[in-house]
Amino acid sequence: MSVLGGDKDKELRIHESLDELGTDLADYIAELSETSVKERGVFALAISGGSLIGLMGKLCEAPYNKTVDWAKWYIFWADERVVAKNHADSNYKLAKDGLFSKVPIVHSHVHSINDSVSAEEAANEYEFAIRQLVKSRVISVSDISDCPKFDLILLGMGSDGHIASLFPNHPVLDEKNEWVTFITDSPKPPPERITFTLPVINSASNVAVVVTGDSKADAVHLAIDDVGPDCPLVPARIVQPTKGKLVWFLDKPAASKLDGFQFSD
Ligand SMILES: O=C(O)[C@H](O)[C@@H](O)[C@H](O)[C@H](O)COP(=O)(O)O
Repeated sequence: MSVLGGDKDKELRIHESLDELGTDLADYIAELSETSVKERGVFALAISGGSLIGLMGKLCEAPYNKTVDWAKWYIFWADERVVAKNHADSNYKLAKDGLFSKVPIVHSHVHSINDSVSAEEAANEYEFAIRQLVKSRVISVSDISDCPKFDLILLGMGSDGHIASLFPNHPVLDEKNEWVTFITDSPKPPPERITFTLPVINSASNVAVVVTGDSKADAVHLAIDDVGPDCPLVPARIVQPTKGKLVWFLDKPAASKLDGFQFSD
């Protein structure tokens, strides 16, 4: 692994292979879980969908399947497609089938959306559920606003630079008041989704963006490099935790258009 251009608020971890990335990602999540359980007694994690879930797969294997304190985990979705939970497009189903059915997570700690109401109602209900858990401090609270402070938010990124269901030039990028909002016009199907807003993402203690493949290289460049105002503003660029720490997990193809990146072999 090489670390390129990291600073105190942002670290870039660039991996030789998906296997190496998967091991580093599992280590990173397991360490944050341990710290959070030590400090707060629980670990509040929000995840997205997409290739991220497969890349987290090593968590279900030794040693993590035995060493992680799964009973202390609380799971949330940073974004979810508004479809039935057993639908192939459901981010909940993807994570349940790929991860959470394989480790001893407490069923009542898994906070999925209500899939039998509209996108708007699902977003409102999800925000309400999060508010209750902030009150009881299962989810911590930001020191500088009333926003929830998730211990970790794990995001993927699309080749257009979207993160969660925050797509380029979409008005929800400017949402400042809601914690969870909805869209009905997602450019990536399915169209109806709920999503955390940027204030919630940027209030987390830790945010990791996990991106692989050369189809993402341009968006990685636009999100991370010093590109100037004439370049399109990709949503991933606005992921800047106010007090928390940001880590980018990249493979070499995804990192290949970063300024200063050179293949070392
Ligand atoms: O519901 C979704 O569509 C995902 O949550 C989305 O935000 C995803 O993380 C990115 O689109 C990257 O997906 P890939 O890693 O599969 O390209």
